[in-house]
Amino acid sequence: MNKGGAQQKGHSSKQAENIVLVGRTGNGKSATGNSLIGKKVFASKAHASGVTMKCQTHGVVTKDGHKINVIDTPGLFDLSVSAEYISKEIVRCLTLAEGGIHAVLLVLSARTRITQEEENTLRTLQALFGSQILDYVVVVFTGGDVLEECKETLEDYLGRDCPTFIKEVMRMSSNRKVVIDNKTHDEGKKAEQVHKLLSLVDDIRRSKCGEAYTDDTYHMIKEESEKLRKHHEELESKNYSEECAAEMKNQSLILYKENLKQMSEQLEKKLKDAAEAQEKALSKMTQENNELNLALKIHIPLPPITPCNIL
Ligand SMILES: Nc1nc2c(ncn2[C@@H]2O[C@H](COP(=O)(O)OP(=O)(O)OP(=O)(O)O)[C@@H](O)[C@H]2O)c(=O)[nH]1
Repeated sequence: MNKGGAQQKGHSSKQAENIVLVGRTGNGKSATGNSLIGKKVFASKAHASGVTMKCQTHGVVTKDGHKINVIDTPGLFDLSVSAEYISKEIVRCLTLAEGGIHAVLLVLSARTRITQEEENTLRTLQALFGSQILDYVVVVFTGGDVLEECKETLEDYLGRDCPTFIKEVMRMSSNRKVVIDNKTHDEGKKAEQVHKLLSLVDDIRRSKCGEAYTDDTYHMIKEESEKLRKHHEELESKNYSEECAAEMKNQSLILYKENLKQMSEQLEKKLKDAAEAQEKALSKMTQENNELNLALKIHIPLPPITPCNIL
């Protein structure tokens, strides 16, 4: 897969901006999508397992004139879901993102601790789309109300509980972060939050000169869809019998689906490789921790700490 930038196409300011919500199940992706749209269009509920099972999209023109298309995703990068399912949904998500991806909202929750799953989300996002996807990331912390109740700021929360990978993401995504309270009924606060979030999306557009994120999979999907559209148009322009045209359309649809299936199989392989690499890294870390604990228990002198063995 091409790592993003090189094949990007520009997008006109009239085109809707595709904003994709990613993150662990229950972090508040759908609730954030609803805040952006300004009404409840995505199902958002407290639930042990995922509420959103398929990528869904809704478009709106916001009060300050942003034409946006919000794509809500299931816990896509949660590796407990099968790689086959995730890759199919990614292909669907890219099919929905007409013109490419203009922003990725990495949704975290300030109501809970940042977990290993969040790191998985991020690593998988990078493995699939390349590190360039971080140029399009805004980190969104839901649960602004809970922080307020505890009289805490985001900086307090992050100061207490910010794993290195989150610091790394923020650095690589130009520190675009925002807190959102999806529970508020205060209309002024709602508008201000959306405005703040979309101004970060604007920052991305400016820094990328209006170019959306696209990659090889995206372009292949577009090519296939275009081929299908042209073929159907051609059939309509010819004088085939209704039955014959329907049969031919059906054949090209089958071929289109088959080609998309191949693309999702390629993504599936990438996902599996990424999951394997993550598992290896995790088990290495666990083993090192166990060795360290054992050494401390039986008082084996540890090697002196030098800059080399820290690294
Ligand atoms: N207090 C508080 N709760 C929130 C906020 N945002 C979301 N929630 C709650 O968090 C729970 C999960 O929210 P969802 O929007 O369904 O989360 P999701 O990430 O879309 O979850 P899936 O659809 O399962 O992937 C719901 O009970 C929301 O009401 C927030 O800003 N503050």
